[in-house]
Amino acid sequence: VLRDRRPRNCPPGPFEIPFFGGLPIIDEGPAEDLKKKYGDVVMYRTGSFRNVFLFDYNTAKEAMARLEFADRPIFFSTFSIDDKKLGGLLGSNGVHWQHDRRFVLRNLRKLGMGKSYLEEAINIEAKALVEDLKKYGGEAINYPDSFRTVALNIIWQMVASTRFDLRSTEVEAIYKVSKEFQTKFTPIMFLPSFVPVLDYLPKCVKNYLFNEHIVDEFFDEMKAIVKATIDQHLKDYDPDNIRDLMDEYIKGIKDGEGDDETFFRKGALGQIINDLFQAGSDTVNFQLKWVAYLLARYPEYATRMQQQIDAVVPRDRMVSLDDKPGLPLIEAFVMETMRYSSMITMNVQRSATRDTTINGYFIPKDTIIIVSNYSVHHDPRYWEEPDKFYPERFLDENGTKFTAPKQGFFAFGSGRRHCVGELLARMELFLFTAAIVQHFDVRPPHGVDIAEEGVRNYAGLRVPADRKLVYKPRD
Ligand code: HEM
Repeated sequence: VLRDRRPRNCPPGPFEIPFFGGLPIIDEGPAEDLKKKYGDVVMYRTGSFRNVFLFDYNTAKEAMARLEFADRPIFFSTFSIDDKKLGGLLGSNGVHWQHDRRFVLRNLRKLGMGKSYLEEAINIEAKALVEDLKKYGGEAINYPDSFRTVALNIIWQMVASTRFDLRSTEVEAIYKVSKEFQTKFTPIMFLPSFVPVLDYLPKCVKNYLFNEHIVDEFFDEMKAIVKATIDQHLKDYDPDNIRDLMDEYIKGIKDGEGDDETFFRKGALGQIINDLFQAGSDTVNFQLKWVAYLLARYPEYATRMQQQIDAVVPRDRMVSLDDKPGLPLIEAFVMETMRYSSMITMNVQRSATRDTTINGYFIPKDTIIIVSNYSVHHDPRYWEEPDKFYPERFLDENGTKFTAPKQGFFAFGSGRRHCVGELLARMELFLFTAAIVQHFDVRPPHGVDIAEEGVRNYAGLRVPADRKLVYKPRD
């Protein structure tokens, strides 16, 4: 117990229960309580790990840019589907991470991320989404599965040249386990990662106490889906016809055959695909749920966006990225949705690779660093009336031009591990939001009050709870 006590000059925080600490914090509520009580930099123990929460934008921005905070915590590798547990982006570290991140960024750009030619693929999905929503004929429906499938289709076309029908049963099967994992998720599930001694408990006890079988099923299913996709691609591979990111990687594997030092491995490819699937589809899907909810809750913004669209885009044409200068409120609405919802409640964890300091406090090696994105986005030092949904905060003083915030926005993280899909996500959210607004009036069912948000936390993601809304075609 003496050897395990908190070192001197660490950030303030609650009393530590030796070896066990408290439950992992994934909700904004307990995090905000820590901030109120202890300030902008707080130490909080979970199992054998010490976490440091950062609540202030400038402190977080400065820390996330530092090399010693570029790693993910060591236990991320337990969830890797790479046989060597080294490759991929989201949870890997060091030279393997650098190699795979560079590879993915290079290829996402090559495949059109941030460029107008990807817009065509996004608009095909946007049109399909409009047709799908029209099929409901204005009846009240829960957030539709097509939000999820259009997001999946974009990333899956770049990765594997595959597009699914919006009502395909294949997609349903892919998401079945993922959905179960999200709905049954509790912070207790990850306790064995924080308290390694718990890992020695018999499997049946761990299943009973921590629902570990659900985590196992989720990873087994993902592994099977990813393996089947790679095997098919290996079978169809033609070096004279490189179709997508997976083919590019397979080319790397073939070129590196016989080279023991190569980073191109089938296991690493599996983890890259898994990461892009996880990071690139549900994020956009959940953000679209927020868009639909906030359109229904604040119809006055929907009306103003429709007026802007109708002024610059003929009704029979989809909105394009070139229309952006004439549609500042749409971009502002999307950004404000991201800030207000703070869908990724806490930034993906980082780990200190050496003893260091933050704001003069001692941070021991292996401390987990967590930026509370929600707190940064609701901090009155950076945002006026932060709890108010107010897209105008992203417009200039005349209300005619979108202005990116200089400080206080953290939705895509920051620094060396900044989201690789930001440009893609912003293209998708702009075009999908514009398509919904151009074609539908999204409203609550008659007489239903939707002011109560009813947010659910799915494995650290703030998502509006299921709710019926009407998507009434405008024409
Ligand atoms: C609304 C949509 C999205 C949000 C809010 C979001 C947010 C984030 C955040 C907060 C991080 C952690 C950054 C950090 O550690 O500082 C991250 C990482 C990442 N994101 Fe996104 N993301 C979104 C969409 C996407 C998309 C579409 C892709 C697909 C290309 C993607 C791929 C990734 C990857 C691979 C990482 C890990 C990067 C690394 O560790 O090097 N994300 N994202």
